[in-house]
Parts: sequence; structure tokens; C-alpha cells
Amino acid sequence: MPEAYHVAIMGATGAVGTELLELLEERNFPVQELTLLASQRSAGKELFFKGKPIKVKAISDVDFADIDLVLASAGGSVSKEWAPKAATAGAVVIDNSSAFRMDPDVPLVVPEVNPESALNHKGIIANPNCTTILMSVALWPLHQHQPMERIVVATYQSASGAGARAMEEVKQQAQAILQGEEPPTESFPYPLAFNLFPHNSPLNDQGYCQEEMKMVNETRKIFGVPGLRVSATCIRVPVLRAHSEAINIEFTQPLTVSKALDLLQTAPGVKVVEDWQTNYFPMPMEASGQDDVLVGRVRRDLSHDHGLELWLSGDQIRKGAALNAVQIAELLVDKQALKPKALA
Ligand SMILES: NC(=O)C1=CN([C@@H]2O[C@H](COP(=O)(O)OP(=O)(O)OC[C@H]3O[C@@H](n4cnc5c(N)ncnc54)[C@H](OP(=O)(O)O)[C@@H]3O)[C@@H](O)[C@H]2O)C=CC1
Ligand SMILES: N[C@@H](CC(=O)OP(=O)(O)O)C(=O)O
Repeated sequence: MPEAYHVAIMGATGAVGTELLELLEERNFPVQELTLLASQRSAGKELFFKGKPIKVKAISDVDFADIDLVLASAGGSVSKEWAPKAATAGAVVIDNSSAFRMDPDVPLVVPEVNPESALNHKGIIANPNCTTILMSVALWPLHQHQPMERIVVATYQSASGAGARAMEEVKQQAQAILQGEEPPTESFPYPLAFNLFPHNSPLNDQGYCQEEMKMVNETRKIFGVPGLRVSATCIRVPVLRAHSEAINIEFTQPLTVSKALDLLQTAPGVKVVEDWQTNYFPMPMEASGQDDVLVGRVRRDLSHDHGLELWLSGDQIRKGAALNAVQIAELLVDKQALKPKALA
């Protein structure tokens, strides 16, 4: 009889929370009991798991003492307040927010890259930023074969990165603009439909926004290469739920395109998608709903002997957030590193 767990989803009504709920069911995660948490606004709302309704509770109404696993996606400030309380009560927290990612005591895990670090936690495990997860899955198999010296990436990030409300707003903006009306702009500083703009997280003195610095610092931590040179430009585009990235890589030694393709073809979590005859490469519309990161348009960088370029698209809500978190939970179960309290 497999062990089953009391699981809580914090932020269950959001874009990532909804996907977490679907993934637990779809992947048949061993759930004994499911507690769904959100803000006071959603308390009493019903969500469904395996066909059965579950009432959402406010986080403050829950005792974490009998919960084994918390999948948190209610934002950084909520995680900062509640994740340590849940961990102190003995739950393992897999946190989607950026609150603890750079904490040296918190592992930052992409299961295809550094699964072993998930086992070395003190109650909280951090799920990386979505653009960083997608890039790490694609670049790790290449880096293992031929170490990278420098990564330069430009992202094309979907509305889903700003939550469920932002996705709705882009649709409303498109309709308003087509009808000649003023588009609503609550989730972003400017209209996103028929537009694009640099990611609007706060800028530092060197001109990099927080999202860009997450790609720099989190990639270094996940790869275990503190000095890896990374520069990112993050752009929000009017796409609903998959992020894309154009990546230029400088290796210590040359890596041929055919070797890179061989490595990518057998890499976990990667699907090579390219047909040069028809100009068919990864597209966010096709990446949406897929577990794998789609990678293609792999070519030599004409400006550098040790350079390669590639293009990827990956579902931001799925592999970029919820799926990565569920895979970490599955890894803990597989390694028998998650014990149900009910059996203790
Ligand atoms: N790669 C990654 O790991 C990613 C991580 N994220 C993280 O996940 C978080 C959620 O993202 P997303 O689902 O897109 O956002 P949404 O805005 O779609 O959902 C936010 C969720 O958090 C809940 N919430 C908000 N404020 C509170 C509060 N004060 N107390 C309790 N619950 C609250 C909301 O509940 P209610 O419906 O009641 O308002 C809702 O369930 C992000 O803030 C980010 O930290 C997001 C994308 C990628
Ligand atoms: N990366 C998301 C924002 C986000 O949720 O990031 P994080 O998980 O690092 O807070 C975006 O596309 O905007």
C-alpha cells in the first residue's frame, strides 16, 4: 500500500494553484487529504479534485500540524509569513515564490538538473523563477558535456507570468482595442495586447530588472557555478501562457550543432522541435499544455568559435512553475524523504 499524504495548496485559486490541483490529479500523486488555501476573499469557494468539491479556506484558519506537504503559490509575502510556520509545524514546503530562493539554507531545485539538492532541505525547498527553470532544463545537458562560460538570453514572456487576472486582461485589451475603445490596464503599466515592453519588475542601479537578475543568480545557484557569466533581457509579450527565450551560449571549447542536438534529443524534459525546410521551430502556442521544454533553431554563433545559439518555448504555468514543484514532491516520495505524519 503506497503511503499517501495530507497535501495543502497555498494559492489554490490562482493560475499556478489551479495547475497544481490538476497535476496532482493527472499524475496520481498519493493524496490522502487535500487542503486548499487562498485569501479571505476566496474562503468558502468550491474547487474540484477527482470530481469531489473541496471548500477553499483562508490560510489563517488552518493548522499546519497535520499537513505533510505544502505547495505554495500565493506570492512572496504570503510565503515569507506562512512557509516558516508550516515548516516549523513539520510540513515540507515547496515554495513557488521568490521569497527563499537565494537563501543558502534553502535548496533551489530543477529535478532534471540538481535533484540531489532537494533531499538536503530544512523544511523549505524553493522552486525557481519560470524563465530560469525553462532555460536550465535546456542548457544543463549541454553544460554537463561542455562547460559554459557565458550565457546571453532574451526572453519573450507571456501574460500568465503575472497571474490569472493578467491573462484575462490581455484578452479584454485585445477586444477593447479592436472595438476602438481604451484598453483596461490594471495588471501591467501599459497595454500588452498588440504591444510588448521590458519586464516591469523593479530596476537596479545597473539597469537590470529583478526578473533579469533572477535569471543570473538563480541559474548560478542551480548549476552550482557561482561565477557563471549570465546577462538577461526580459520582455513581456502578448502571449497567454508560454514563455520563449533566445539564448546565446559561449562554451569553454567548441560544441558542434550536431553534438548539441544529440545531447538535447536524449535530455529529460526537452523536446527538440525544428524543421529548417518549413521554418518550423518552438512556438508558445504549441508549448502551452506540454510538460517538455521545446527547443530548436540550434545553430553556430557566426561571431564566436565557441558559440551556439538556440530558441525555446515552454509552458510557464506548467514546467515553469506547477509541474516543476510537483516533480520535486514526486522526487521526495520516490526517495522516501517525505513521511506522512499520520504514520509517525
Ligand atoms: N516559476 C515559478 O515558480 C512561478 C512562481 N509564481 C509564484 O506563484 C505566485 C502565484 O502566481 P499566480 O498563480 O500566477 O498568481 P495569481 O494571481 O493567479 O494567484 C494568486 C493566488 O494567491 C492567493 N493569494 C493572494 N494574496 C493572498 C493572501 N494575502 N493570502 C492568501 N492567499 C493569497 C490568491 O488567492 P485569492 O484568489 O483569494 O486572491 C490566489 O490563489 C506568484 O506570486 C509567484 O510568487 C508564479 C509563476 C511562476
Ligand atoms: N516570472 C514571472 C513572474 C514570477 O512569478 O516570477 P517569480 O516566480 O520569480 O516571482 C513573470 O513572467 O513575470
